[in-house]
Amino acid sequence: MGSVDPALEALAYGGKPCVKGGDWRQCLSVVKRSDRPQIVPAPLKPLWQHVQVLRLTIDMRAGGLQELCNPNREKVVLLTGMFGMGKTSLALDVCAAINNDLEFPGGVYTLRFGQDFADGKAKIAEEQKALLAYMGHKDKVANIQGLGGAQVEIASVLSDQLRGRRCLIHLDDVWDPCIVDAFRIPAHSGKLLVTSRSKLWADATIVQLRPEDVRQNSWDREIFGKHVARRKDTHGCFPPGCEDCANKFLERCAGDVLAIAVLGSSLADKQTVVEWEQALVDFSAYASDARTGDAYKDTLFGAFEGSWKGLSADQQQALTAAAVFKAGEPLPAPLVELSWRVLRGEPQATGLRAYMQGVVRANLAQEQNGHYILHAMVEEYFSAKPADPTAPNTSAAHPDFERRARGDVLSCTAGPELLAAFLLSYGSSSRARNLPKIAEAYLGLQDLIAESGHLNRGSVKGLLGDYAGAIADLSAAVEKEPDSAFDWQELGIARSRQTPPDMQGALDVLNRSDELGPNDYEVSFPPEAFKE
Ligand SMILES: Nc1ncnc2c1ncn2[C@@H]1O[C@H](COP(=O)(O)OP(=O)(O)OP(=O)(O)O)[C@@H](O)[C@H]1O
Repeated sequence: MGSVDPALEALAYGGKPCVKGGDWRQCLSVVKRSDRPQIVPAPLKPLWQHVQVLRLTIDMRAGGLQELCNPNREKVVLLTGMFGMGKTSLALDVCAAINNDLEFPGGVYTLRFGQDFADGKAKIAEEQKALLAYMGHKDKVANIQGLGGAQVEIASVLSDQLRGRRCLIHLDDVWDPCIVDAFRIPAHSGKLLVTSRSKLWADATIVQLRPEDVRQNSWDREIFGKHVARRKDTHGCFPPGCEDCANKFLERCAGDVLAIAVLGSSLADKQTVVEWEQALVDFSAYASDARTGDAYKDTLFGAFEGSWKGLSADQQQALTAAAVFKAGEPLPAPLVELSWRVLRGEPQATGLRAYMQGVVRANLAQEQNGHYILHAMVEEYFSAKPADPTAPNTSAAHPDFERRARGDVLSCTAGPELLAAFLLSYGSSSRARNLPKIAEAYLGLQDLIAESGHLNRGSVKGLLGDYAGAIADLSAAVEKEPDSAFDWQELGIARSRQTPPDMQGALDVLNRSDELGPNDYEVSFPPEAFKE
């Protein structure tokens, strides 16, 4: 090629595109007891800069994250998300895939941390020693005596060994930022991949694993199928006739991978539709009983409690105020604010936003357009907990949650305001999707107005931003589904009403209210509302 065009002589393969397939390591010679820098031969290195790696077999889940781990990008990649979203599993998949190519000739290493280690510095030194050993420096580790006084020495040996070395270090399940600092060595030319529930590292490339990603990409179905099929040898993934139930399970798990895994495993020995349907009814009990690991902290509820313990008392109260309502769906901020004031017993209390930001940073909730979305399993946790006296440390954290939160907030005389805020927000944002809630909230509002007299019809009308739109939506819904009723139990609202209302009733109420003349649109918020 070079003889045809001298200008191309200096280019690799004479400038011709060259596609190579297979495992590149098969063309390297075996060098016993050596690591990557010695195995990868010098002649290959200059060529490598011209090579573009195309991956055809990689799991789609891992693709985006692997791209971010490219050595040319920022030093720290933080993979974060709510508890049990599958962060660790995804990071391990990415590490396995990266291990197969040349981008990190210095190696790929995973070090596991966790929430509960007694002495952070000693644990860090222990893991630094382990890393040195993995990198083939057992001799250097052996010379460092003990851990106590040797922490500085270990850090300096590690710093020397990482100098100029291009390796990927995966720090798994990190709760304390000082761990990342201990491994962020400027001379190291590789990268840190950190998995953590918290978003505390401002200078990292942050990848947020969200329930919507899991659902949109159908990983939920794949993971559920894997766990259900584990102990089954017939009929493919699900027992015959259980397909509908499987869809309902996935709906309830709302993209939470840990929930999918624990519930899937608990269904693995259930063969009939009746058993599956019963499990759906007992969902909370299954979620609390099912185990993925040996320790309680590895269970769905244990994982939640881990995050819960990391919150301050005020942040816990903010989360409790939000957990009064249905989790997994957008909750308007004013609604959470009012609920929080009732729980605190202070009509004028402010500052919820700051506490909720802590909850969001701890990844127990997401914030979107003035709404909070709680982890879908928070509700299951709160519903199952009061009935589960055997689980550790929960009665202290949530004394009598049902009465304290749901009961007080939803049936206190501030109920009209709460429901009005709810209605107002749903009425103007995602109205169509939440029609039953609009109608239900409206009717609840009417009942509470009748009971307490604190909110008149005129003020309700004032609170209803897009009032005409709400009527139009309800009309359309009544036409489409005249018999639909609302599941009051599921909404968890304490009520005296014996029969559930219907859509037509909701429409009638809305239409009657429209005939009223202008009135006092101010909302009263009487101090009695906060009395027990
Ligand atoms: N791709 C997968 N296939 C099968 N099971 C999976 C997959 N991803 C996750 N799981 C299951 O879900 C559980 C939770 O996943 P993982 O530990 O990766 O989540 P996490 O987000 O790191 O959780 P935490 O915040 O509690 O550390 C795992 O124990 C595993 O059983």
